[in-house]
Amino acid sequence: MWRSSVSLRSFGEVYSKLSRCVETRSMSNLPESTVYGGPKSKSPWKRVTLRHLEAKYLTNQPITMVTAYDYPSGVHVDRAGIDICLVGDSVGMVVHGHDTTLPVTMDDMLLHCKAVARGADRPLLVGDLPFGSYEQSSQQAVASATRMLKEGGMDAVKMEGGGGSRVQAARAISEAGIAVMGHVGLTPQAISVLGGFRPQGRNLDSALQVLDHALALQSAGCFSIVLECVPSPIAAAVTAALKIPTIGIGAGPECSGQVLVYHDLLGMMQHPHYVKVTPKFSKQYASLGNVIQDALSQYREEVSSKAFPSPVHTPYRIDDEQTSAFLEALEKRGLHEAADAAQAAALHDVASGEPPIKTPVD
Ligand SMILES: Nc1nc(=O)c2c([nH]1)NC[C@@H]1CN(c3ccc(C(=O)N[C@@H](CCC(=O)O)C(=O)O)cc3)CN21
Ligand SMILES: CC(C)C(=O)C(=O)O
Ligand SMILES: [Mg+2]
Repeated sequence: MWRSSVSLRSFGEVYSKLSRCVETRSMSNLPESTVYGGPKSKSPWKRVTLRHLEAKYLTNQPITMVTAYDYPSGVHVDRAGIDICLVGDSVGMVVHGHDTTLPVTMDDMLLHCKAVARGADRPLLVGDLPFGSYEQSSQQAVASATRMLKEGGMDAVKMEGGGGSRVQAARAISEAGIAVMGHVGLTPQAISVLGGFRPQGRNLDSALQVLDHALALQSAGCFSIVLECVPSPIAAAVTAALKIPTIGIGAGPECSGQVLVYHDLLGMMQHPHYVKVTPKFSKQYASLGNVIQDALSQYREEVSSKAFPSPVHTPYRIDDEQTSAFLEALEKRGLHEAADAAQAAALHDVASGEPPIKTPVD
């Protein structure tokens, strides 16, 4: 009952059309070992393509996606074997401290996309089109999507909403040869009309709208659709009705895949600002916020008490001969206090028992 042969074929059509550009960009014409196995490769695996996602979807294996914003998180997401790394416009709230995603610009996004692309070699990279970068016209949408790939190093883009003009924009992007992911349910860029980060699809009209928008985006050529903050039965129905994978966030277990924000799943949010913007559906797989806070407090205490830096973290040495010459030079210049301080530090080095490191004198 999972998929009819008709839906398999349709899905394959969408993919064969869209996957070409992704595979060409990521694999190039070089031998695989050059691209993936070289000394610079951060990952032993190949890059995930739309074909890999298709294979997972068709065999009912959940697709994994994480929102990340920078080089180190890109490296971690890559090494964890996550399928898709989304550079999300949630960066505006999580990293830049805004209350909504609205202030995020195309230039903000491109900076973060470039950083993630340097860190994550393996996952499919999806760039979130920010508010204001695709609503005016299909031309604007294609231009912004093109920048995401050309400048940001992304493999695909994501855009919010499934109303008439959004569907047109999605179609234009897809027809331009750019893989596009849809996003329905709670679409944070529409907070002005939604009146808050409220769950969607909780009455008949709203539920049918979520379904209709998802179907329209599928027809427009989207390769996948994010379902955000909708009741599980609605997400299950949309997932069953579509021939492309749904990626859920606060949408229950019936979606074809799941996405969470890196900082949310790592429990990095300790400040009241973060508590306010951390959704209740996100599971914390670690409490990095506590770890970070404890480490910073310990550092502050050790600097205050002079426990840091100890000899092990004071690696640069000057040998006895050079020290004597330096002390003499200081005395000659009348810098007696400076000479005393240098001598005391040199004796302290010796007393620490750490062997002096021989470094070439410059
Ligand atoms: N850190 C973070 N994680 C996210 O998942 C995320 C962002 N930021 N920013 C962009 C959007 C906004 N998201 C959110 C943010 C808050 C709620 C939330 O707390 N909703 C409440 C209702 C709040 C209200 O009614 O105003 C809820 O009960 O679900 C949900 C999704 C999801 N996205
Ligand atoms: C939550 C995901 C789907 C997103 O759009 C973002 O991180 O910006
Ligand atoms: Mg987003």
